[in-house]
Formats: sequence, C-alpha cells, structure tokens
Amino acid sequence: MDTDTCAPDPSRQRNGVVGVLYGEFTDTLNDRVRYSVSLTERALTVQRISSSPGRTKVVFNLTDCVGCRAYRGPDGADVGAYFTAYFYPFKRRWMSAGVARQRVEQCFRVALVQDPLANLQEAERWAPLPSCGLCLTGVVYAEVRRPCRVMILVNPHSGRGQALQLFTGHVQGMLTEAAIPYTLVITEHQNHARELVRKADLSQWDALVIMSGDGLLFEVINGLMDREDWQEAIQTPLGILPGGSGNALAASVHHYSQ
Ligand SMILES: Nc1ncnc2c1ncn2[C@@H]1O[C@H](COP(=O)(O)OP(=O)(O)OP(=O)(O)O)[C@@H](O)[C@H]1O
Repeated sequence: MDTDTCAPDPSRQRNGVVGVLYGEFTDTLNDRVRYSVSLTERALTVQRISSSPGRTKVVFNLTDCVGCRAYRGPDGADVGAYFTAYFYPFKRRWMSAGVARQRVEQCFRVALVQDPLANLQEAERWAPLPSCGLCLTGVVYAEVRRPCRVMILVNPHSGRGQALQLFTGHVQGMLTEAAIPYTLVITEHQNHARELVRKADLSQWDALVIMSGDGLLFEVINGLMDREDWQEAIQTPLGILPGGSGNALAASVHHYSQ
C-alpha cells in the first residue's frame, strides 16, 4: 500500500496541525518555560505552553530559514541537547517605513529523558530543517544543490573599501548557520579574479559568489568565457552580493529574483 495514502501518523498530529515533526521543548534559559513546536513542509510553529489565555503563537516561514543545528551543551553534566534554527524574515525597520530581513534565532532545549544521547538524537531529528540558505546568500544564476561548496570572491577596494567588512559582519555568519562550506578569495589586483576563474578546477565548486561592485562580476564572467570549456563553465551558478558603490546589477538581479 502507498504509505502516502495512509491516515496521518498520530505522533505527527497535534492541535489539528499535521506536521512533519512535533515536539515539546523548554527554553534554553528557563526550564519552566515550555514550547510546543511543530514543523510542516512550509513552516515552523512555536507556541508557548501556558495556562493563561492569550498565549502567543509564532509561525516561521521555512523560506526564511537558512539553517538549523543540533548539539550538546557545554556542561557535560547537562543531559539536555539543543537545536537552534536561524531565520531571516522581513521585518519593519525601527523608525522606518521600510522592511528588511532581520536575524531571528530560535533555540530549544531537548530533555525528554535522562539519556543525553537520546536527547541529542531527538534534537538531530530537527536539524535537517528545510532551509533556503542560498536564496539569502544571493546565488541567482541557476539552481544549486545542497550541500554546496562556494567560492566567494571579495574585492577589498570596491565601494568605499568596506566589502570585506560587510562580508565578515553579515555574510560569514549566515554561511556558518547554513552550514555552507566556502573558500574566501580576497582579490589582490585587477584581473586577479579573471585569471583565477580561467584556471580554476570548477568541479570543486557548486557556485561562485562575488561580493563587490559590477566590475568583479564582469571579470569572473570573462574568466569563465576565456576557458576552453566555456560552454560548460558558464553554467556555473553565480551570485552577487552588493559590496560596490552603485551595486546596480545586484539590485536589479535581486529585485527580479524575489
Ligand atoms: N584588489 C584589487 N585592487 C585593485 N583593483 C581591483 C582589485 N580587485 C578587483 N579590482 C578591480 O576593480 C574594479 C572595480 O571593482 P568593483 O566593481 O568590485 O567595485 P566598484 O567599482 O567600487 O563598484 P561599482 O561597480 O558598484 O561602482 C574591477 O574592474 C576589478 O577589476
């Protein structure tokens, strides 16, 4: 019998929500604060368990999720395990009418039994939370498979000379949260990126991401087109993150990719 046509597994059905997963966990700082957490194909729903009315329910869209990880706490005597999910939903900016993606971290303590390994296994069931890390890191040219290995090229002089600072301040953490392995290349001179891409073993990379203005992307595309295998090389997924002064191309591409 096709399992898809069976009635939903009761262990995955709570409060009328048929989820991929359901669990009850505690706050990481206060064991007395408990949450019911359910995961469907589209959202992670977190509801504080409380006897008082008006309890809040927060729904996180999985398209805003960059990653999730499970781990043991630093205290060896703690039988609990933890899982943390990282979201970047659009939120209204403080004192502004505009919206921007802002980081939200949801962390839960799993202490269902006294066995630390069993708790870790439960936390690990949540860790492969579907995520769209690459949407947020700007890969735009083609679909990329996960996990994916990325080469990130940064021109430290582009814009007001802040591209590297922007990378370490904003992008690096998201790549870690999304568990995306990457190699950072800081360009040292004009045409550095072009030469590197012309000679690179592209099988090592699933995507090339450029953090700069339009000029560095132009160099990378020229490097791909300089290759003998250019017809295959130019299929490499490319991304651009705004690090230049005008960033016209990054703005246009991201506008149409939304
Ligand atoms: N380390 C480097 N030193 C000097 N020039 C570089 C270096 N790395 C890249 N370049 C060159 O600098 C040029 C401009 O770079 P880029 O487009 O990244 O920045 P920008 O001109 O500040 O941005 P925008 O195009 O938004 O104005 C590129 O054509 C590139 O060839």
